[in-house]
Amino acid sequence: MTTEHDRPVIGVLALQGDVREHLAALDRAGAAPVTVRRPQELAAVDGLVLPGGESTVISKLAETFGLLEPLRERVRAGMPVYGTCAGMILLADRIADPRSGQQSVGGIDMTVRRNAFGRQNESFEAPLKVAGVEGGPVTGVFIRAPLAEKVGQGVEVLARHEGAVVAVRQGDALATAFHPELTGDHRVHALFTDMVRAKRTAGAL
Ligand SMILES: NC(=O)CC[C@H](N)C(=O)O
Repeated sequence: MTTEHDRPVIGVLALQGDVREHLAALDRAGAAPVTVRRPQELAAVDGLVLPGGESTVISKLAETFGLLEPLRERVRAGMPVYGTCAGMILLADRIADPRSGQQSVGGIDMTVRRNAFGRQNESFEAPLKVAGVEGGPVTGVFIRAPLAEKVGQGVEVLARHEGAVVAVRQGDALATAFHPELTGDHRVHALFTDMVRAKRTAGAL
């Protein structure tokens, strides 16, 4: 799907979490953002953001809304996808400490550990050098954030915090343990929007 001014249509999975902030950041980054709650809406986007929130709740709701399998299928088929925090957990092929019955979408060959940096009241910010993002460090906002404990060979590490892997990319899947949508800095969303644009152009050739 294409809109005027080459704005790729990027969905934000809107079941739970900080959806509004992602819509705003995507708009500033040059995408045409839309909310996704139904399989038909998922089918119509060029790329998708999985927001932060609570991964166990999001995956349960995705199942209830009949979205979990379609999501897996589109990610497997190469739809660009970006997960922040809980969204990063959803994109992990393996979860070190899942809640019983917790499901993931998968897509990135990594093992994540949930709540790896402590509780809500231990939330913090840290400047991060993110590969592919020009113009100085990104402020990483960490809220009960996961980390990638193990990453496969095909996974590119984009950022670390004190040695811990907190941003990764594998093919068309991007994940950050932190929340760029909360900072007013849309450079990571611009990186993702470029990935979506590149994919769409490649598909059109
Ligand atoms: N800010 C967040 O997205 C927190 C993620 C949460 N700890 C989880 O396990 O899903």
